[in-house]
Amino acid sequence: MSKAITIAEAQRFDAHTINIVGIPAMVLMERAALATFNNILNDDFDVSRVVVVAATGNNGGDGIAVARLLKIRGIDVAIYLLGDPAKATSQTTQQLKIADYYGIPLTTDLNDVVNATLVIDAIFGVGLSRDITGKFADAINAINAADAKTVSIDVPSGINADTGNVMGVAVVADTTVTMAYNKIGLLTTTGKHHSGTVHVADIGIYAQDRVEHAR
Ligand SMILES: NC(=O)C1=CN([C@@H]2O[C@H](COP(=O)(O)OP(=O)(O)OC[C@H]3O[C@@H](n4cnc5c(N)ncnc54)[C@H](O)[C@@H]3O)[C@@H](O)[C@H]2O)[C@H](O)CC1
Ligand SMILES: [K+]
Repeated sequence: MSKAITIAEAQRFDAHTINIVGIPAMVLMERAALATFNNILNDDFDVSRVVVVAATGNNGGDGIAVARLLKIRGIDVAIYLLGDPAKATSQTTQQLKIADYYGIPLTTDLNDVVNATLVIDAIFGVGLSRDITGKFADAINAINAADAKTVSIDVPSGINADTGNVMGVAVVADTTVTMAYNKIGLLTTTGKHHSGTVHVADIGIYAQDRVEHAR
C-alpha cells in the first residue's frame, strides 16, 4: 500500500523541498506538468482537441504548463482560464507568459470545454479552501456534462484531499495524476469515485529527503 498524505503534509513537504532542499517551485511545477503530460501520452486518450481548465493557483500553473507541452507537439490545445490572471501566483503568471509565447489560445466559451476530446482539470488542488460556487461551479458542471475524458491534476477539483468530501461540486475524473504521494481523501469512497485511476507522480518531493522503499 503506497503512502498517502494530508493536505498539510503536501504543503509542508512542498515548502521543505523549495526552501530547505533548494529545488525551485518552478522546477517542481515543470516536473508535475511533465508527469501529467507523460501519463496523458501513455494512456490512450483522444488528444484531437484538448482544453485545459485552469484557475490562478499553482494547480492552474501545472495545467498551463501541460498545455504548452501539448502545443509543442502540435496538439490542438486551448486554455479556459478561471479567475483574475492579475491575482495568479508568480509561478502561474510565468506559465501564462510562456503559454502566450507559444500562442496558446485562451477561450472564454464553455462550449469549447463541452466539445473537447480531452479535458485537463487544473482548477484546484490542495489549496481548495471553501465550497465552490459561481463560474468555477459552472465550469465543473460543464466538464462533468462533456463526453470528453477528464484528467485531473493532483486532486479532482472540488474534492477535499483530506476527507474526500465534495466541496459544493467536484470533477468526476477518469484519471488523476497526484504529486509526490497519494492523498488520504482520494482513498475514501467519494474520493475514489471522483479520482478515477490515480497515478502518483515522483516530482522530487520526499518526506524523508529520499525515495522510500515501500512505494
Ligand atoms: N505539493 C506539491 O508537491 C506540488 C504542488 N503543486 C501544485 O500546486 C497546487 C497547490 O497550489 P495552491 O496555489 O496552493 O492552491 P490551488 O492551486 O489548489 O488553488 C487554490 C487557489 O484557489 C483559491 N480558492 C480556494 N478555494 C476556492 C474556491 N472554492 N473558489 C474560488 N477560489 C478558491 C485559493 O485562494 C487559492 O488562490 C497543488 O495542488 C499542485 O497542483 C506544484 O505546482 C508542484 C508541487
Ligand atoms: K485539479
